[in-house]
Amino acid sequence: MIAPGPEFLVLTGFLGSGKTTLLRDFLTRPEAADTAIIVNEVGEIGLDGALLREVGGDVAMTTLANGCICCQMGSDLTTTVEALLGTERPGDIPLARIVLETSGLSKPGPILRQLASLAQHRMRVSVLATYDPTRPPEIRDFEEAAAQWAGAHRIVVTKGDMVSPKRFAAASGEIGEINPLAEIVAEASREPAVSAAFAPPRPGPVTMPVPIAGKTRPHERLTSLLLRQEDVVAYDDLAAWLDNLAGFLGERLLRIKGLVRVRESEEPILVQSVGTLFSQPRLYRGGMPGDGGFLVVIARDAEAGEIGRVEPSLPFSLSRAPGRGGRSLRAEAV
Ligand SMILES: Nc1nc2c(ncn2[C@@H]2O[C@H](COP(=O)(O)OP(=O)(O)OP(=O)(O)O)[C@@H](O)[C@H]2O)c(=O)[nH]1
Repeated sequence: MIAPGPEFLVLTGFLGSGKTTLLRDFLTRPEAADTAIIVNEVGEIGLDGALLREVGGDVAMTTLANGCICCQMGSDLTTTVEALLGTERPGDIPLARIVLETSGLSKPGPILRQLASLAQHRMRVSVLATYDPTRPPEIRDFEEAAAQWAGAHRIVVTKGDMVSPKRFAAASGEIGEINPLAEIVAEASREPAVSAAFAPPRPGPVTMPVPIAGKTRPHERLTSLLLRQEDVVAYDDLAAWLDNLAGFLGERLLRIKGLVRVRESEEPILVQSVGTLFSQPRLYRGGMPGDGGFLVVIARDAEAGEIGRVEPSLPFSLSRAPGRGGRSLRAEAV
């Protein structure tokens, strides 16, 4: 009998819903020892991979940074998985699982289709999605979010420490309306939530997600901008800019993350918001990526030019594509 291959977990969930945090927590556990991680970063400069490396120890980690893998016809994903499976392992201990952390805008359906071409490896593929109870249920109006939850076998309610028990409990009902087939993990305490999220999947066939009717253009209303830092900034200026950006964009702001060099510290500051809710900025101990400081801003129904006009003016360059633009503030789509 051919031995089954590793478990393959597609970790999906809307922008900022807690995928990286959940995976980081799992990686600190002994049962994560024989895990390999693939991170799909939409931006050129990956932060999720860096945050996972901070805690990941010897775990094999690969970053796929050529854009959203669900939008690619022929992707690097299958090649990467083949390479992982073909790599000699210390002590010949086989990989127990591969976790693919997708970008917050990936849809699982096309990813599962790509993985289907690896059937000979007999991997047990399943989709694990995160559900952020701090965001309103209207997030499901985004076709990406709807596709993620619709395609999930297991959905984990995250951020149990950030909402009331009532709100936390209501999330399960909302999930049930979107995907009545998914197993729901709703544990407000972190430890049991992480255990249940990464527990072996219950046996059963992997099904393709139900296609969501509607727009055909992917990510139609979303703008994803890369702001590259050209000079060090004062922390107060950065804080004022983030405040003003959040005030200006309001509900249209979906996600900010990045590492910024500030005058006050040798180490960069990790900046993160989900919607307009900012996490406490903290020093990032993993070192500055080679390309220097950056911020990724993901917004709905917003133009790069509008974001470029937010005060105070900071030494970040925005460029939409090489060769276009030519203004001091250029926008680069990520
Ligand atoms: N308090 C609290 N904050 C959380 C929790 N999970 C995530 N966060 C915060 O929410 C923000 C987004 O979390 P991430 O884990 O980066 O979310 P993500 O889904 O990986 O984000 P993208 O990769 O951008 O889609 C970060 O600032 C986290 O620190 C949680 O359980 N509790």
